[in-house]
Amino acid sequence: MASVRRVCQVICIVFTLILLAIGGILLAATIRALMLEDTDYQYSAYEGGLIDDIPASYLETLPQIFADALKIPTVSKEPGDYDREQLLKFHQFLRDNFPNVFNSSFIKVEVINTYSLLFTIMGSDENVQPYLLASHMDVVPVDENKWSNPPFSGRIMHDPDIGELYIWGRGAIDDKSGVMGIMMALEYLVISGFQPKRKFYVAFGHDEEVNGYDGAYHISKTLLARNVTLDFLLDEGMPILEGVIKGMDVPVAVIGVTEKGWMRVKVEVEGEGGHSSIPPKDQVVTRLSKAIYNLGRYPQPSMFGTGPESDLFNYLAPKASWPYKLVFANLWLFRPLLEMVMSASRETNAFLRTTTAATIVRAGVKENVVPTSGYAIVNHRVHPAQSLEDVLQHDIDIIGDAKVKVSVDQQRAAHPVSPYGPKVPGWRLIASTLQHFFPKVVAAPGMLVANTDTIHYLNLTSCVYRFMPIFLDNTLIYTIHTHNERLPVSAVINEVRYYHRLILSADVDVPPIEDIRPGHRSGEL
Ligand SMILES: CCCCCCCC/C=C\CCCCCCCC(=O)N[C@@H](CCCCN)C(=O)O
Ligand SMILES: [Zn+2]
Ligand SMILES: [Zn+2]
Repeated sequence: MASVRRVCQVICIVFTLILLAIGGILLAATIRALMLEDTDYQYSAYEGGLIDDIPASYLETLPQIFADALKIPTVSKEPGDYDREQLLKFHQFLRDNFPNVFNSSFIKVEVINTYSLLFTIMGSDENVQPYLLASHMDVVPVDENKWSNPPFSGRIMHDPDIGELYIWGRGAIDDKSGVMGIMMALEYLVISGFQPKRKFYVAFGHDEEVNGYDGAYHISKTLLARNVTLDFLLDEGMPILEGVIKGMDVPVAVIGVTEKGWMRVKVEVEGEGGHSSIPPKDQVVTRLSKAIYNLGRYPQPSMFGTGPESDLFNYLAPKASWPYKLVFANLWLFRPLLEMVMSASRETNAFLRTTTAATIVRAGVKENVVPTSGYAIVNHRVHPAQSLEDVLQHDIDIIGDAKVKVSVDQQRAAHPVSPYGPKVPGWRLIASTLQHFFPKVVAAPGMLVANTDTIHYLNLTSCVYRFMPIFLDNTLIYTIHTHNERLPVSAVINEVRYYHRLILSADVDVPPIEDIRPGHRSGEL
C-alpha cells in the first residue's frame, strides 16, 4: 500500500515539475515578446530642408500617362524574342511624356544595346558614391480572353465594390509601375529645379522577363567599363503587403536583401505509341502525369529558419498582434507551428522552401495517335539554404521512376545577402522614406521569392535591395503574370511621391564614403 502511495507521489511530483517547466517556458516567451514592444526597427526619416510636396496639378496628370504606358505591348516571350518595334515605340513614348528629363543639361540618356535605357543624372560632388534605381520595360505575354478589360487598353475603371479607380493592363504592377514611378518623379524633380549633389543612375532593361542578358547585362557591362561602384541599388521586388502575413494588421514592406535561385528541370518520358484504338497499357502521358503529380504532392523540404529569412520575424514581432507576437518573438519555441501556418498559403509557403511549378507540358500531335514521347518543364525557385544538387535529387527521388528522365536545363544560385539595418545607408534611406509617408508600415528584410535583373548588377555593389513602393493585397498580388493585372490610381500617386522623396533624401542623407562597399560582410549592421 505504502509503495503504491509512493509511486503516486512520484507521479504527482513529476507532473507538477513538467507543468512548472511548461509554465516557465511560456512565461519566458511572453516576457520576451513583451520586451520587444519597445524594440523599434523603424528609422526616423531625414527631415532637414526637404520640400517633398508635389503639387496636385502635376499629380493629377499622372494616371493617364501611366495608363498610356500600358497601351504599348512590350512583350518578351523567350530570350532574344521580345517585341523590338514596341520597345522603340515605348522609348518614344518616354521621350514625348518626359521632355524635361530627356532635355536636361545634367541628365545623360543612353540607349544600351538598342533597346535598354541608361540615365546618368550628374551630381555636383564627385566624391559621393552614386546609387542606381532599376526597373524593366518589358512585360510577360497575355492570355487575352481571360481579361475582364483588354490587357493593353490602359483602361481606367472605377471598382464600385472597393470604391477605387484602377488602371488596367499588363505591366501595371510588373514592372511599368517601376519605370513610370521613377520617370514621373524625375520629371518633376527637373521641372522643380532640382540639381543633385550626388550622381545617380536610372536603368531600364528591356528583357528582364527572359533573363536580362540583352538588357541589364549590357547596362552593367557599360557601368563596369566606367569603373562605377554603387552605394546601393534598388530594383523591383515585393510590394508593401497588406493582409498577406498573418498576425500583421499593419502593412509590411519586405525589402528583398536576397533572392531565390532558379532551376529549370526537364522531365522526359519515351514509350510505346500506336493507334489510339489499341492503346498500350503503359502510356507516355500517364507516366509523365504521374511524375508531375508526385512533384506537386511531395514538395521540396521546408528550409525555414536556416536561411536569411529568419530575421524578418525579429523585425515584425514588435508590430505583430497577439498571439502572433508571442510566436514571432520566440521562433526557438514556435518554429514548427509558424512553419505549419506559413505552409498553408501560397505566398508565405514560397518563403519557406524551394517551390515547384510545372509550367510547360508537351506531348501528342493528334487525337488518335498515342504519343511516343512527352516532356514537362518544371520551374523551381530555390531557397538560399538548399543546394541546387539537393533540389534535383529530391525531384529524382520523388518521381522514383527509372523510365522518367530528369535533367537540369538551366540554373542559377540564390543571391548573396545584402547588408541591412539602421546603419546601412541604402537600407536606411529606403526604409526611412517609407516611414515618412506611411508611418504604420513595417520595413523588414526578407528574401524575394521571384527573380530580377539584379543578377547582372551584383558586381557593382553588395547593397542590393528589391522592393516596390506600392500597396498590394492578395487579390492584386495574384494578378502578377496572369490576367487582370491592375493598379489603383492612388498607388501611382504614392509611388511617385516615394521615388521623389527617396531621390531628394539620397542627395542630403549621404553616407560617409567608407561606410559600405562591395565585398563587405552581409547581414544586419
Ligand atoms: C512572410 C513573407 C511573405 C512573403 C510573401 C510573398 C508575396 C509575394 C508577392 C509578390 C511577388 C512580386 C514579385 C515581383 C517581382 C517579379 C519579377 C519577375 O517577374 N521576374 C521574373 C524574372 C524571370 C527571369 C527569367 N529567368 C520571374 O521571377 O519569373
Ligand atoms: Zn518584373
Ligand atoms: Zn515579371
